Amino acid sequence: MVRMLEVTDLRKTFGTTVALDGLSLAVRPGEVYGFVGQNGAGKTTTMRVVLGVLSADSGRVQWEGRDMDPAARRRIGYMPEERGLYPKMKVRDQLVYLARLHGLDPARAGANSAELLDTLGLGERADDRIEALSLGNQQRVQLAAALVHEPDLLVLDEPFSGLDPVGVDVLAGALRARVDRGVPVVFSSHQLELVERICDSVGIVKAGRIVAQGPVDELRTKGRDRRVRLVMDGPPGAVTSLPGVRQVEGRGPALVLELADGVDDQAVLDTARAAGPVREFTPVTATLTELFREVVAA
Ligand SMILES: Nc1ncnc2c1ncn2[C@@H]1O[C@H](COP(=O)(O)OP(=O)(O)OP(=O)(O)O)[C@@H](O)[C@H]1O
Repeated sequence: MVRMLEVTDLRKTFGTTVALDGLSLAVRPGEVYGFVGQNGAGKTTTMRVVLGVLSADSGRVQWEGRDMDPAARRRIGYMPEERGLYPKMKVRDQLVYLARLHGLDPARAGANSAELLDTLGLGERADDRIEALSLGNQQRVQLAAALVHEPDLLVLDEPFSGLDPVGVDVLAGALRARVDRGVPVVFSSHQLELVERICDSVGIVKAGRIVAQGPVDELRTKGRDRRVRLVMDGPPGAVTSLPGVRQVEGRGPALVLELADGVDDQAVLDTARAAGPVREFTPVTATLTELFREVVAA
């Protein structure tokens, strides 16, 4: 059975607001999928539909090739946008309680809670009430709550918001450990550098539909594979005068060139080297932030 989450053609309206307008995505085993989009684009609504806390007007949510049912949903580790811990409860008790609620026996619930508190740097706070923790530490407990029952799938709504850089690394490490065991992870975020760093795939959502999706590296190079950055000591005219080569950016020794179809980049490099030493010759890729601006503004 392939542990894969597939969401197909989801539609959801709230009154006259179209929240989801034919949204489809797939999250594969061993994959961290970053779900990004402007405020109100439809990320939380999608996650709520996956979790079954909200029903879509139409569309499908499938897990392991079958329609998601209540039993499958119990196997999801969910971190909702509205954080849902009991403020007066002690950290460890809260985790054990949630693990028990998902059917774990007391010993396993206790062991999982202890291990997670340790991994997430909360060992010392186990007997504190949740309300006594800082916001970032409450966030860590939230994540522990999503993980404590050994879920098969993780769906996390902005799990990184409010975390300091160390917290980000701790959380990223905890997610990667699950992913390496084959658990698919989907999370939403507005922190694009972070998404770019830790995700295998991203989906950019705009007005309720996915406008760009795929492996991060592929998206970053898409449509740009004919651009190279060249830093040369020789006169730039040696290459910019070549047929099919156009300078699109840069001045002085650092240039960005666009190569027409059929132009061999290695021949361009040879020409540059014939004119003098070449310090850099690399394909130009976009950052996720640049790509985001492009597709969201389009
Ligand atoms: N319960 C609701 N009632 C009415 N409108 C809603 C409801 N939930 C969401 N919406 C609307 O649906 C759209 C999508 O909202 P959603 O919360 O899914 O966006 P989001 O991508 O998660 O945004 P953010 O990044 O701000 O969290 C928005 O226009 C929002 O106002």
